[in-house]
Amino acid sequence: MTSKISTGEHMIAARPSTARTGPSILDRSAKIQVVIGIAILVVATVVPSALGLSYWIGVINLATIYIVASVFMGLLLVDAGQVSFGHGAVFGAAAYAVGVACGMHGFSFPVGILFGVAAALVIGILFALPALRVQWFYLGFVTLSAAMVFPQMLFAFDSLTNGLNGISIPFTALNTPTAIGLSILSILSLVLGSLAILTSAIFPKTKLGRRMRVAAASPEAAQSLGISPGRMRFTAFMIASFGTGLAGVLYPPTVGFVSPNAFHLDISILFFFAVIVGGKGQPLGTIAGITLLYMLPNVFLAQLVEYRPLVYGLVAFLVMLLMPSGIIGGIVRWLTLRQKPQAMPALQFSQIVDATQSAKHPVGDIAIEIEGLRKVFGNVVAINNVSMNVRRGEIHGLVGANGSGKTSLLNVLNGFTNSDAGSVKVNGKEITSLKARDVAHLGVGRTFQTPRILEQLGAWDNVQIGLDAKLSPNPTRVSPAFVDSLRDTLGRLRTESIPHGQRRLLEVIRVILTDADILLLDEPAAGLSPEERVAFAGLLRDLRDKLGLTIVFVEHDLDLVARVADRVTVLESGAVIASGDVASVWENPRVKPLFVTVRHA
Ligand SMILES: Nc1ncnc2c1ncn2[C@@H]1O[C@H](COP(=O)(O)OP(=O)(O)OP(=O)(O)O)[C@@H](O)[C@H]1O
Repeated sequence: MTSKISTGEHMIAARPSTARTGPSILDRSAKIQVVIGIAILVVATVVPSALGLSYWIGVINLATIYIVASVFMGLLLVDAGQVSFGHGAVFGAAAYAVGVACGMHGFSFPVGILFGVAAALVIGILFALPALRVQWFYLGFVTLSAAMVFPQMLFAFDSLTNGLNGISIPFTALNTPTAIGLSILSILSLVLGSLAILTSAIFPKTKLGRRMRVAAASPEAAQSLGISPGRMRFTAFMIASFGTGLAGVLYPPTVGFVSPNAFHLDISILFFFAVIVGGKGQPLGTIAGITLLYMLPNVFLAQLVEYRPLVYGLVAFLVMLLMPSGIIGGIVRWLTLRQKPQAMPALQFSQIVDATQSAKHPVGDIAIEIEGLRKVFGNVVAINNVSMNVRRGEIHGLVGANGSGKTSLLNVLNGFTNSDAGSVKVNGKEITSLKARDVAHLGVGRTFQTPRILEQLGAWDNVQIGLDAKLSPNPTRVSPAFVDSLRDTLGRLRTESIPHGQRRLLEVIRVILTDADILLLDEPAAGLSPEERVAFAGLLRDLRDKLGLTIVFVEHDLDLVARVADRVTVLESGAVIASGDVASVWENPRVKPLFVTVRHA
C-alpha cells in the first residue's frame, strides 16, 4: 500500500511508512551471528562442565575471556579507528590488580574486581592521552612500547607484585561445580562473553557508536557535525579498558596464578590479530579469531610445542591472503555478493522539506559578516582581504575559477581553518577563534566537495548521524514521511552502492537534519543530471522559503546559480571582484570574461 503526501507543489507516491516500528537495530547478518556466537559459547561452556572435563573447562573459560578482550580490542580498532598493540597490558593490569589484592592482601574477589577494573582504566587513560596527539602507527608504537614495558614493570616492582615468582590464588569457591557442573566462574565467563558478543553487534548501531565511527573515518565530517574526535577517542579507550578490565579480572581465578610471563607482548598481538583474522566488525569474528589463533596452536597442536609460533604465523598469513576481510568477514561478503544488488532509487527533491513548515526567520538580518579576511598558505594568498556579508534567509552563490579561494573561504566560515587576519561573525558572534565543532553548535552546517558518505557506516547510518547531531529537540524539518521512506530505502542498501550524485544529496539531507540554520554547500550539484539540477534548485528554494535557511553555496554551474541565488559573490585569486544581486554581477565587465573560464572549468 502506498500513501499520498501533499508537498504543496506536487502529489507524490511514497513508500509505506515504517515510522511506528522502524528498522530493527541489528541487521540480519548481525542477528544471526549473535545467536550463533552465544550458542557456541553456551555449548562450549556447558558440555565440558556437564561431563566434568576439568581441562576443557579451564581452556574454554580462558578462551572466553580472551574473546571478551578481543571484542573490546575490536571496538577500539574498528569503531574508533585506533591502532593499539598494547591491549594485553590493560588485560594484564586488571589481572595483576586482582592477584595483588586477593592473593597478597587477602581482599575478597568482588573487591579485587574493583581494583582490577580501576587498574585497567588507569592504563586506558595512559593510552588515551597519547591518542589525543598521535594516530595510527605512531599510536601503535606508543602502545607497543607500553605492552613491552609492562612485564618489566612487574619485575621491577617485585615487592608489590612478587616479581618472577608470581602470585598463586586458588579461588576455590569460584571454581566449585554447582548445577550441571557449572562453576560460578564458568557462569561469569559465559555471561561476560555473551554480553561482549551482543555489545559488538549493538554498539555500532548506537548514537555513540555512529559518532565514534564518523570521528574515526572523517574527523572533518565529525567536527562539522559538532563531534569532537579527541573526545570520541578518549571515550573509546575508556570503554575498551573497562570491558578488557572485566575480562582481565577473571584471568586469576581461571588460571589460579598470575606471573609477568603471562602478559608479554604476544597477548596483545593475540587480541589484535584475533580481530583482524576473525573479521573486523563481525560479531562472530573474535570467536573465530581466538579459536584459530589461540585454541589451534595452544590446545589442538599442544604436542608440537616448538612449532606453535609457526602455526600462529601461518594461520594469520593464510587467512589474510585468502580472506582479506577475515574469516567471518569473508563469509559475509561472499553471501552478500551472491544476493542481487539493490539500486538506489532517485530521491524525490520535492518530498524533502516538510510542507507544513514555514520560514522562521525574518529575511534581511545579516547571518554572516566577513571583514578584511585573509588566509595565506605558504606563498599562496588563498583569501585576500575579503569583506562581504550573507543576509539571513538568502541563497548566496560563491563563484570563481578553480583555485580562486571558494573552499578556503568556506573552511574559515565553518572553523576548519584559522584565518591570518580579519573577522567573521555568525549571527553576530565572532567565530574566528572557535573550533569547527563549536561553529557547528552555533547552527552552521557544512557539506564537502568530496561528499563524506562513509563506507564505515551503513547507508542509513550516514544520514542518521545528522539526526544524532540535531541541535534542538524540535521535530525534524524534513518531512517525516520522507525520512521514513529514506530509512526504509537506505536500510536495504550497501553504502558502496550509492551513486556519486546521490551521495551529495544525502549529505545535504544529513546537514538539514542537524537543524543548522546556515548551510555551507561545496559544489552540491556536481554530478547531477540537468533534470536533477532543476529539481535541486527547487530544493534550495524550499529550504529558503519554507525553512528560512541561509545558504551559501559554491557552484561552477552558473545557470544554476542564476536560477536560484538571491545574491552572488565572485572571487578571483582570493579577492572579491564583485558582489550583489545576480543581474548586476552578471553584467559586471570584470566578471564577464571570468564566467567563460568558469563555464569551461
Ligand atoms: N591546505 C592548503 N595548503 C596549501 N595551499 C592551499 C591549501 N588549501 C588551499 N590552498 C590553495 O589556496 C588556493 C585556493 O584554493 P581553494 O581550494 O580555496 O580554491 P577553490 O576556489 O575552492 O578551487 P576549486 O574550485 O578548484 O575547488 C589554491 O591555490 C590552493 O592551491
